[in-house]
This record gives sequence, C-alpha cells and structure tokens, in this order.
Amino acid sequence: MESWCFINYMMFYFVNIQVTKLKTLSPHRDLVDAPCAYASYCGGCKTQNLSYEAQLRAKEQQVRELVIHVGKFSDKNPDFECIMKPIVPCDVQFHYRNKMEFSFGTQKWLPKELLHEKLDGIDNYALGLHAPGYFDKILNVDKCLLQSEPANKILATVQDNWKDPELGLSPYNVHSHTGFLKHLVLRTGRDMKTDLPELMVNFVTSSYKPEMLKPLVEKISAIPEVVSIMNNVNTSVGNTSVGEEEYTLYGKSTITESLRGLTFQISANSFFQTNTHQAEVLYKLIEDCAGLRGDASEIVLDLFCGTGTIGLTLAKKAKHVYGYEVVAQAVADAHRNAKLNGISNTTFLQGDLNKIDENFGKHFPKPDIVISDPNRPGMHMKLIKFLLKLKAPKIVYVSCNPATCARDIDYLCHGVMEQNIKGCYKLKSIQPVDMFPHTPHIECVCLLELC
Ligand SMILES: C[S@@+](CC[C@H](N)C(=O)[O-])C[C@H]1O[C@@H](n2cnc3c(N)ncnc32)[C@H](O)[C@@H]1O
Repeated sequence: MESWCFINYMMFYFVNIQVTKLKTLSPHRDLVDAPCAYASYCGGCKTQNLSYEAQLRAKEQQVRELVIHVGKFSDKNPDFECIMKPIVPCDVQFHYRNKMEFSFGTQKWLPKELLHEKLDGIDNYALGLHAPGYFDKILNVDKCLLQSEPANKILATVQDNWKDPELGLSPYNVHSHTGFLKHLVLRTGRDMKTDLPELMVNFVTSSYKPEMLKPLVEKISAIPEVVSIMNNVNTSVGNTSVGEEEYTLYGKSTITESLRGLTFQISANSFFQTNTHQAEVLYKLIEDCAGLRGDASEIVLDLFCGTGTIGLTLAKKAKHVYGYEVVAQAVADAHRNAKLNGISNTTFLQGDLNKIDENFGKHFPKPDIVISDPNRPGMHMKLIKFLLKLKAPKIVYVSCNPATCARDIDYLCHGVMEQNIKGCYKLKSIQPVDMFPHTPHIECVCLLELC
C-alpha cells in the first residue's frame, strides 16, 4: 500500500471507531487512577489512566511500526536497533504546558448520567475544553492539571466571575454566530530577573468592547503573576483564537521565556514550544544531531523556523543561519529574538515552503546542515525534491507526527519510484521524545546523512 494511503486508512480507522466501555472485568496491569476529575471525558489527556511507562512503551512501539511500515526500513537490517533510539521520557508529567486555550460556549457538555438535566441560558454556558468529537459542546473545566498553578488561579478567577449577570457577558454561539467571549488563552512564561512565572491572559472576543472586560481585567490583574492581559478581536465566523486586531488591556504585550540560555519574547499569537522543560531536552538533541563543529564555518538552513528558536540556539556555533517560515508575525518575532540575544549571524525570511519554485535556494549559500521542523502534514513533495537536489551533508528532521515523518524519510532515503526520484540520504538515527505526557502526541528527531 502507498504510504499516504496507509496513513489515510489509519486516520479513517481511528476517527470512525467509537468504543464504549461496558464493564471492567479485571483492571489491566497498566491501569492507574487518573488524577484529573475530567480525564474520562476530556479530549486533552486521552491516556491519563495508563501508567506512564505503558504510555512510553506504546509511543515507542508506534514510531517503530511506522518506521518499518511507512518508512520501509527493515527491522531485519542489523543496523535497525542502532538507528531506533529509545524514547526520551518527560520528567515533568503534569503542569508542563505553557499554553492552554479554553473556549467559551453556550452548550455545556454533560456526561450521559446527567443528560436528563435540562439546562437553560446561563446554566448551559461553559468555559473549558471541547468535548471529543464536538465543535459546539464544551466540557466545563475549573482546573487543568497540564497547565501551571498560576494559570489555574486565573482560570478559577474567570470561572468565578464571568457568568455574573451584572457583567452582561455572553459566550459566543458557534451556530448563531452571536455572543461576545470566544476563547481564554493562558500562557505561562518566566520573569528573567526573578525566575518566577509570569503570565499572559488573552481574551479572544467577537468584537472590541474593552469596557465589558474591565471587571474581569480588574480581578485578574490582582493575581501577582499576571503581567499581561491581551484582547484579540476575531470578528470572523471561524472560531480560531487569532484575532485580526490585538489590544493590550493590562501590562505588557509579551511575556518572556528562556531556552538553552537564550531569552525569547512571546506575543499572544507567536508559536513557542508548549512544553518548555522538555523543549530544553529536545533542542539539546537537535544540537547534538546537528553536530556543528563550533568554529563558525558552517551554514545552517532552518526550515519551518517559527520564531527562530532552533536556529538561534545553533547560531553561536554556526557561520550563518537562514530561517524560513510562513507566518509573518513569527518571522518578526525571530528578528526581535535575534536582536534581544545579541545574535547577528541569522537571516529569517517569510515564505511558504509548500509553494517553492526554482528560485528557492537563490537567497542563501549551500547549507552544511538543514534543520526541518514542519507541522503535522510534514514536508511537501516540492521541498523533498529541493532537498534531494540540494544535497546538504546533513538533515536533522524534527517532527511532531511520526506518520508523515516516516513517509518523508522514506522519500529522502529511498526516493519515489513512480516519480523516478532517487533518494540520497541514509537514516542514522531516529529518536522519539515525549513532549506531551498523557496525550497520543510524539515528537521525533531524525538524523539523515548524505550517502
Ligand atoms: C512545529 S512548528 C516549528 C517551529 C520552530 N521550529 C520551533 O521549534 O519553535 C512548525 C512551523 O512551521 C510553520 N509552517 C507551517 N506551514 C508552513 C509552510 N507551508 N511554509 C513555511 N512555514 C510553515 C508554522 O507556522 C510553524 O511555525
């Protein structure tokens, strides 16, 4: 079966099967009590009642299967066990997320046993996470064990106040497209002077009415860790958290965080690795794979660079880093972060790597090392072809989706027969990293060397 066909088949299979538990005859040896009260309903932590060791085993096994079946690397090959590295666990299994997005809604999700309760108006309002499979039903959440303690203080304060009839606040209704409050996004960073948490609260609303938010802003700004309250105004019927306009309601418009000794300023909508603790581990692995000599002689190409974090952490050892990213705001953040850290050997460019043409590659010298960190769909065939022609000595492929990762390393190593494309890389190592305990997500760092 073609690898993309296999991936589609697997996705269809998992999306369409609904399983309902009838009874537990005897608990499985890997079953543990989930510490979160919402774990059995919430779509966030799907595996909280599986022991962490079992979660790691399952993730490692999944990567292995994909490398064999989609990547077409044989486990009979004597090198296979050296290539497949054991998964790196995450030492911090709760409170690791530095960003959580909660939604306001007009339809509270209820477990089956409470469905007979008829909730009207305000009683049906909810602030929390989408119930799995529903775009319009919200599981009301007072606390989330994945976010920081100060973020939970903010969530509790908003929950205690937002439904007060005197405030006149209404949640956005995704059917009628009426209502004001769309999302509450909480980001946790760190004050570089005190090393204590600093938090950004971002209200995403359907219109700009700062006076409506004032009472909530007053309550939240009294929480000492809160340094920024933002308002993203998203007037579209779409329900994303990125606004067309952004306003600062309190404090500053960015928070800070450090990664591998560098300081990063994070704005409400910029991408930043969501598990800061494990990002340190991930970036160290990337740096080790890149294996820069450190004599400032090598060129690094950082594809899908986001706010430039990987490239900037490598810049001190490189001659020059060139970064490519589609989101203009992220490119602007990358420039700002370079300046903030006194780094001058980086160039960040905006561009869509799915739409590259024959001119791509004319704006930078041939790289010694390519870092590629695409989002879940992986790399476009145009980019694969470009890399196969470019023949950089090393590619460090960082992926948050082992299925598309296995597909892309298959193309880079084995080529694409039907398109008469020859592969020219050898897979040296693939290292799964657990960035998101209790969820099915797996990060991988792969090292490919030119044959
Ligand atoms: C997984 S993130 C990695 C970001 C960064 N490397 C980091 O570690 O923080 C993927 C990035 O690719 C960007 N991206 C997605 N599609 C893209 C495309 N077609 N062209 C260029 N960049 C793209 C996203 O905006 C995002 O910043």
